[in-house]
Amino acid sequence: MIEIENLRKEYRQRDRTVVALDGVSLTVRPGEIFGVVGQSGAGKSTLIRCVNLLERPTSGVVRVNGQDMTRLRGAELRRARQRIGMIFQHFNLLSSRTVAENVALPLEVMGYPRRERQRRVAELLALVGLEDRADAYPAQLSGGQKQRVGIARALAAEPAVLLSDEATSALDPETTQSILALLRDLNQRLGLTILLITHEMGVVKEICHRVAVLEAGRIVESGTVAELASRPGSHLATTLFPRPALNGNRPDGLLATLTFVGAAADAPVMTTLVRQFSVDVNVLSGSIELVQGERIGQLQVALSGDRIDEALEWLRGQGLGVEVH
Ligand SMILES: Nc1ncnc2c1ncn2[C@@H]1O[C@H](COP(=O)(O)OP(=O)(O)OP(=O)(O)O)[C@@H](O)[C@H]1O
Repeated sequence: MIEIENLRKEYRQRDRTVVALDGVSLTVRPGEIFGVVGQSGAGKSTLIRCVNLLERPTSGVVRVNGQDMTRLRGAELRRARQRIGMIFQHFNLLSSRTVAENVALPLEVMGYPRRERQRRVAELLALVGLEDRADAYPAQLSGGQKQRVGIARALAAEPAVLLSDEATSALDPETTQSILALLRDLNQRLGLTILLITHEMGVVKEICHRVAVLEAGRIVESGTVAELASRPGSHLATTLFPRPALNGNRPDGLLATLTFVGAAADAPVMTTLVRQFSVDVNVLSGSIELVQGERIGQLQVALSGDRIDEALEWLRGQGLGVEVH
């Protein structure tokens, strides 16, 4: 569990102050995968680095499993950090150490006896599917394998939470899928709580239970992917589910995007629209996607008739997202 309250981070430079985080509050629930997205410079790295105090917040509170990280210093902070795993875009492996030795590093720092270390490293390498590469050096591994080593190392001390800093940004799409599948599996099997930052929308769709959008140091939207998909005016929704272009042909009638989530996707709403409200429906485009087991459908339609307002109200009442353009 990660609780962030009113977090502010200023970087003081000689002649100016940069406000990287400006009152950020969010909670990552136990066992949840929470994504933070935002453009370059939005403050994502600063946010994640404030959770394990790699950056000290200017003000605000960061609690990890109930412990206020901002109050800790020295040995106490080091101990608390051991309960927080972190993985990085460029893996941050030591090139002079083998895979097994890289994974063993946090255990050495924590003073685990040799035998215990070996047992735990073998367990971790099996967990990430690298049992047969224990003696390889990082230079002999693919990007995906390097990230698996990074994940094994991050989990060495059995952390309660994992921070992921653009962990798939340097990987090709297929490898990205396999790393995301591994993270999802670890989340489910170990109940691992994950806070990840990314600029890749595919990552959000693939594994995040909830997501927040960071813009100039502030959270401007947050919710589940399904909630955001059907929220009119959501910028994230239009990025996650791009509306097809109409190629300059604006059809007659009222142009609207209808979003169906889960059970709403099964209801015969179009038929009702025509029969009950005498509304003509011209379907311009449509798509349906499976996002984390839930169907999210979108229809772009042009509606005409005298009772459109009533029909739109009825659609909203059926749980559809209705965005009029
Ligand atoms: N050490 C630093 N000193 C001064 N300013 C900094 C420092 N680190 C970050 N910043 C500034 O803080 C703001 C947020 O940066 P941050 O790296 O957190 O954003 P980001 O969303 O992670 O971007 P990117 O994806 O490009 O890394 C930016 O304006 C950046 O220039």
